[in-house]
Amino acid sequence: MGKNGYLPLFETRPARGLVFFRSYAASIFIGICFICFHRVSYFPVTERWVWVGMFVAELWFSFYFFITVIVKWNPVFRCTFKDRLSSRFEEEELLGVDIFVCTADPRLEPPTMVVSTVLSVMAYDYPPHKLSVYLSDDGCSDLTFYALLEASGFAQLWLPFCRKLKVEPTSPEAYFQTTPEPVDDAFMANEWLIIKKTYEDMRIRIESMTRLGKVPADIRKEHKGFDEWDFVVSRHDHPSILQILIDGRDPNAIDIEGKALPTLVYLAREKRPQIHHNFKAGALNALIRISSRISNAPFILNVDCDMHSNNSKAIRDALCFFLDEDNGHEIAYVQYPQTFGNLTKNEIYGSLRVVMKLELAGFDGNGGPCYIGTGCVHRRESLCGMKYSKELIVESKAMKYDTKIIEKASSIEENCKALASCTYEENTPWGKEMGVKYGCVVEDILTGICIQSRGWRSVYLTPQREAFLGMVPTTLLDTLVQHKRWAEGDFQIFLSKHCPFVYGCQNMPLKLQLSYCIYLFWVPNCFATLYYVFVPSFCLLKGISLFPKISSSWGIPYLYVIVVHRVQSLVEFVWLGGTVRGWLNEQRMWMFKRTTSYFFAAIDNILKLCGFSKSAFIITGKVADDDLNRRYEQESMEFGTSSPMFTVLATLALFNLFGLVVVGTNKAINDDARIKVFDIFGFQILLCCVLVFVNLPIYQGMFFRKDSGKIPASVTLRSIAFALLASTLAMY
Ligand SMILES: O=c1ccn([C@@H]2O[C@H](COP(=O)(O)OP(=O)(O)O[C@H]3O[C@H](CO)[C@@H](O)[C@H](O)[C@H]3O)[C@@H](O)[C@H]2O)c(=O)[nH]1
Ligand SMILES: [Mn+2]
Repeated sequence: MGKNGYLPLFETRPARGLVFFRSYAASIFIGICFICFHRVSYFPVTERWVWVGMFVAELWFSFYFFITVIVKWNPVFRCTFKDRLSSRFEEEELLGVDIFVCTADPRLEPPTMVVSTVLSVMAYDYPPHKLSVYLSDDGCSDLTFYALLEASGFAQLWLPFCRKLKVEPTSPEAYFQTTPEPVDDAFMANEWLIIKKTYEDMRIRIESMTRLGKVPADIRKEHKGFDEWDFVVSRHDHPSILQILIDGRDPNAIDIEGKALPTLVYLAREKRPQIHHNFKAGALNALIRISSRISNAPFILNVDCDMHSNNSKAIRDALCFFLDEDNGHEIAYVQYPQTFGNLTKNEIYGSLRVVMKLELAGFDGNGGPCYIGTGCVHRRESLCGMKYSKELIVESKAMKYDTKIIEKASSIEENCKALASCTYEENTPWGKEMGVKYGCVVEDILTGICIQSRGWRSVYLTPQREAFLGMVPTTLLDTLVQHKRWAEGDFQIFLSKHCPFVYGCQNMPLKLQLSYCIYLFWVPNCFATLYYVFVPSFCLLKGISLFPKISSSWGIPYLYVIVVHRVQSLVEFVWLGGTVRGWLNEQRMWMFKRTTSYFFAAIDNILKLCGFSKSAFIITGKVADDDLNRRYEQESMEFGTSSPMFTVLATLALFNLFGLVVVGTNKAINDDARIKVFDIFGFQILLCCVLVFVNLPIYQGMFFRKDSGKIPASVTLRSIAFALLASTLAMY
């Protein structure tokens, strides 16, 4: 029995098998101690600095290893009891939820995808008059508005259909792609075909309009909302546009079965070229204010437009945590994992989904997962109401309105526009103490830190059926650029006053502060990695040995740490539902991200510190042409463009290849000497082999591919020149 004599609504279970993990960690620790001892006691007389460099890199890797151990020391898994929820509360008593969907560019984020996401969240298994869906359109596109208008009509068919057939996932795009026609029931099959046809027709209309690039005059006449675009100069220069497409309070807002529809609102906040709009954080804060005036639900679900609902019970699940306490703590937010549902489940660019699974359950055991921007249900007051303690409530201007007065939708639209104006936040705590935080491209992580450092706890929930499915980038460059944004923002947080060790030191447990380091320290990671993929091969060519001899027993700790560490990672990866192939891809991406994304993020961080550049949010593309899609499905790595990131990757790949070729084909050494060379340089040669293996897709992209996804010739030539230069320097 829990509080008030009720059965608890959720349960927290520690992970099993921790003994294995802990003894593994302890054994690696011992290995590291031996390595340090070797590094210190065999300090060379000549070439000291390269040795020191190796040692520093290894110390850094060890430090990072300790942080990952802390994160994974005590993972917990949560499960809910939704049936107890329904026995405790009538459907009518369930609390309201405002759902925020963000989109920013109709060319990068196709309106068909955006409205499928919107429809998927409108169809939650939840009383419709308790749901309000808000779409923020930073692209201020009448095409997106048109698509949403179409979706509001289609919802009248789609929602009853979802209820009747218990449709999962409730995104029409995903559903019709993944679910075959029901054959056993002729009536249902017929209905299924009708809905599918209606959906396809709508999709074709939206897509052709998107291709056309503008909404024709005859359609513009059909809804007053389009008139608002008369005042739009460009997407960077326009007044607020607010349109309530479905007013949930209106008795006529019903679906074809006569059941109420959730409220549906379109918002394009005001933008002016001279005023910074703070990217997604700015959009969310505008939504927080607008929604507080329209529906003011106590809970807010935030999803990106590229992530549709895949489990219609997810809101009920989240509610189980909000209505109970966790060890006396109220829960600020429930974070669902970022899982990816790109058609082929292709993980050539790594599998964040598997990697984060355990990391976030580690976080949860240490005080609560970070907020990762999408698939998160917030308590409204934790996001915007409370300042430093629960007693001190910062009152927002928006909250002053009385929401009980029933207003006509059109007058709400007019009255609320000011809340989304770009000057509204001037001299207010918005973006600083209130709402989502500004000034960082990972506004999500930063906001999560601020919430947790006020003493709130959060929960990580991985239901049996994934709650959301999203899109991963489908090109290498998109992936690297996305990680650069994350790495850059995370390191910026570390350097700022919001660093968890400073800002969170009162209310955050130390282990949680430390846990954040695995993300905050992505950037410094690049230096140790760059050193390790370049210097040992360089020294191999130069004839400097950096590791113990293969025949020496000092080699054992090195071998042990490297091999066991990787084996553990493989076992863990497979245990969490990944594949061996996925793991190999993840290893490759591990290196690519460290040598490019994090490195470029480091450069940008330095430039920013010196005041030379400002960070920008580069939106990840979500459209791909047929050619690219085909290559993606074949798991062939997509290069295609000439980016400095590729030059770095290709140069390192070629340099290591040269190193291996030179050592392998050296005629000057006879068989006897060969054994000796291998004994002395064995570790360096092995490292070189591993790097060449990891880089196989790069060589392929440079020399063996003809399609447009290959590495451009200019990048290849440049990299050959750089790699040759480096090898020449090493050898002469
Ligand atoms: O000026 C902007 C820029 C972006 N977005 C929206 O932000 C979301 C995330 O953008 P995306 O390009 O998909 O980036 P991701 O790297 O996939 O986003 C992850 O990382 C971001 C922080 O870097 C978080 O905000 C996201 O929630 C999280 O999913 C999308 O819905 C965009 O429409 C805006 O609304 N306004
Ligand atoms: Mn995204």
